[in-house]
Amino acid sequence: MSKTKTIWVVDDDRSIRWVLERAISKQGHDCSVFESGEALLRKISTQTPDVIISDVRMDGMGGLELLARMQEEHPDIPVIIMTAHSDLDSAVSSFQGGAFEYLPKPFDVDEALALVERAIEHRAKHQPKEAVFVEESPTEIIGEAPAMQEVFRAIGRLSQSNITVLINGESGTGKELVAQALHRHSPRKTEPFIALNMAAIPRDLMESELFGHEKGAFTGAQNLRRGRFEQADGGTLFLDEIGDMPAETQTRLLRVLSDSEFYRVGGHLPIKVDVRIIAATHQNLEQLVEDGRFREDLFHRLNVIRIHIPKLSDRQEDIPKLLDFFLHKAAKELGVEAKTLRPDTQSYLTRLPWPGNVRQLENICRWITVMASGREVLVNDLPPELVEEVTPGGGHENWEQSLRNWTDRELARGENRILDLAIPAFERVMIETALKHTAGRRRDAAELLGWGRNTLTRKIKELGLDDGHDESD
Ligand SMILES: Nc1ncnc2c1ncn2[C@@H]1O[C@H](COP(=O)(O)OP(=O)(O)OP(=O)(O)O)[C@@H](O)[C@H]1O
Repeated sequence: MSKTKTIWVVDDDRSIRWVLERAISKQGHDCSVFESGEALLRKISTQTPDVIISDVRMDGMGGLELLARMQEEHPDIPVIIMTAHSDLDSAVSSFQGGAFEYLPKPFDVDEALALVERAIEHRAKHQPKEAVFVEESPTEIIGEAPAMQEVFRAIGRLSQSNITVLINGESGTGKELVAQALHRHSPRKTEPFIALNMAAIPRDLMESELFGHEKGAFTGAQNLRRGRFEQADGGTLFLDEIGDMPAETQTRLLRVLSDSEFYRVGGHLPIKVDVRIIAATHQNLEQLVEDGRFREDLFHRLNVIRIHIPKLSDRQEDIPKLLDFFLHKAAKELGVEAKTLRPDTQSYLTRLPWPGNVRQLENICRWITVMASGREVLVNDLPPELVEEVTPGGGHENWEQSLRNWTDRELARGENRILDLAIPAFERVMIETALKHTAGRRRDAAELLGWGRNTLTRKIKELGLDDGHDESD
């Protein structure tokens, strides 16, 4: 561990001050705590710490204001800003204000200590950052899951740059939302953000869509048309499903990226543009490159910074918040009172696989808002496809999982003594299937099942499976 350093903690919450002071002192550092930014500033006139940790929201001077003061007066002291989870705006503002890192609350003490150590190391080779403040209306991206916090961090780190970004994630995970946030927190935020989905444009119209065309360039081109590149000039062009871009368009795109100029379809004058590209795909671009379906040079050009958005089922902890958010949104849109989920309904929904990710969840919330009869939503009120999704008919399903889901549903419906239902059903399935395999011969079926012949006969009677035929008798 490094030599003793002086760490200052500012938070108006006594328990946070206590926890951090204890942990930091235990780590061998000298820790002082302050109830307010003002108190810290009074002390700093006589003494300087090595690292400051400050809460973002406090009575009086807030963490960002303190950060700005520190940037002005002591830009070499790393400041860690503690924010509420999901507060993208504060996260981004702290980076823009020159914070060393931000620490979403509630945090793990070890995580906080690791950050402190990193800040100490950083200080040794510190170069001050510029303090820039941008007033922003918050982009509502819900995400408390660690992987989403990583996404927020990336947005914050990239907020002062024009760098090309490649976003990876399944359909409906929020790629466009993240692209918008990148734009909104960039120096280009007052310029246009143009989104275009490669998969949605017919191949033969793609070039003209992107680059525009001159009047008369082809049949039907009655007027000059400015393409998306021109429309996005000065701003950001979001190219969704980039993996679906045809080869010839890839070549043209590559040229624009290297020369910052292009020709309209049928045009002879080069057009200069300044466009930041954010590309997204649900496909594995490396694989497409390997298969010869995506240009390798274009791939490298786009793949400068990569942001991965996890699929929804990999961030289950965010599902309750998303459900609540979209139920309120749908209610507002439809002018009705928001539905609430019964706890078991919420936990049922949380465990679904959500192949359509956040978009599917949003649609389901709309469905529920319109279709569920009561104010409180029960599992039975959910759309049938959600139930089917969990127990897909036929195929090689995981029957234990199906059984789990069945049990969940029965219990959610308020059933009890469910083994009385489940065990006979289980035995019936086993017996009927074994009999099918032996063409109805009970002796052989008993063997397959591992029962004695008499046991099988008794079970068949009890379960009412007896059809009077047994070829082995
Ligand atoms: N974390 C989130 N918080 C709030 N809303 C979200 C979140 N993620 C996605 N959404 C919403 O879900 C919907 C789908 O998101 P988006 O269009 O960004 O997904 P996508 O990954 O670009 O999908 P596709 O690849 O199919 O175009 C949008 O309405 C978006 O606002």
